[in-house]
Amino acid sequence: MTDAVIQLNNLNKSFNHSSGSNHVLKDINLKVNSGEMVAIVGQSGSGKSTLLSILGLLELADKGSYELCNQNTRELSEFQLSQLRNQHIGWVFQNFNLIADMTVVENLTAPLRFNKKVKPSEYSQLIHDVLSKVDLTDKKDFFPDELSGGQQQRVAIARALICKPDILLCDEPTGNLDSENSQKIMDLLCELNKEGRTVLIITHDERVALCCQRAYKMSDGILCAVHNQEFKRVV
Ligand SMILES: Nc1ncnc2c1ncn2[C@@H]1O[C@H](COP(=O)(O)OP(=O)(O)OP(=O)(O)O)[C@@H](O)[C@H]1O
Repeated sequence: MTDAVIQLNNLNKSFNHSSGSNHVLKDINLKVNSGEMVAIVGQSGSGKSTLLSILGLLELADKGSYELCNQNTRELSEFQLSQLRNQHIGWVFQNFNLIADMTVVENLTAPLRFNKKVKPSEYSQLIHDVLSKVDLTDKKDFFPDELSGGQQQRVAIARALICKPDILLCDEPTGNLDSENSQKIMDLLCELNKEGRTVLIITHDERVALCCQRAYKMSDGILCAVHNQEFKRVV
């Protein structure tokens, strides 16, 4: 057993097109320890979202190994993968991905219905707890389009937290927000990290990357650690 919650060794991923194959991730090595907050920066099309999809078990790699919480994901069935995903991973997306015709409470209830460990009698307390955490208890009966972008992202973070994951994967979490709301979201993610959650963030925003303890840069499918002294220059 190690402290690593995420460990990738020589991971590769290609996509096949009619015109040939696109080698998107090239021999990726990455180790993230429990409780770290790590940024991945890089140009558009460099492979960041593909990497995050593999980390979140939405895509599978072609070659190499991925251990999530000390489990070799290659040995697991579809069912085991979905259990591992539900147990450990919370997602935060740039576009919030809330369901438009559901209220805040209904959006938060949806993931609970897939979680066999939570009884329906526990739903309302869990929903109250996560809405308190993101300071939105007064908006529980609102629909997403009745909320500001920053509020929608806070609901999305509440949804990511509802099944108590230990890892948050965030794909451009501030990409659609103004600077004041971006700061609020980063303060919230930093607070969640201080409470012990591991946070991985893909970002183009250097202020977001600078909130993290470590950063990696993705360039044309190759992932390199950014060393402390270069951190400010590279992100
Ligand atoms: N499902 C897919 N099928 C085919 N090609 C894909 C697929 N997903 C991603 N790609 C290709 O993989 C490459 C990397 O895409 P990816 O979305 O991972 O980049 P990114 O660094 O996240 O970019 P951005 O910052 O613009 O979101 C691109 O060339 C893209 O066209």
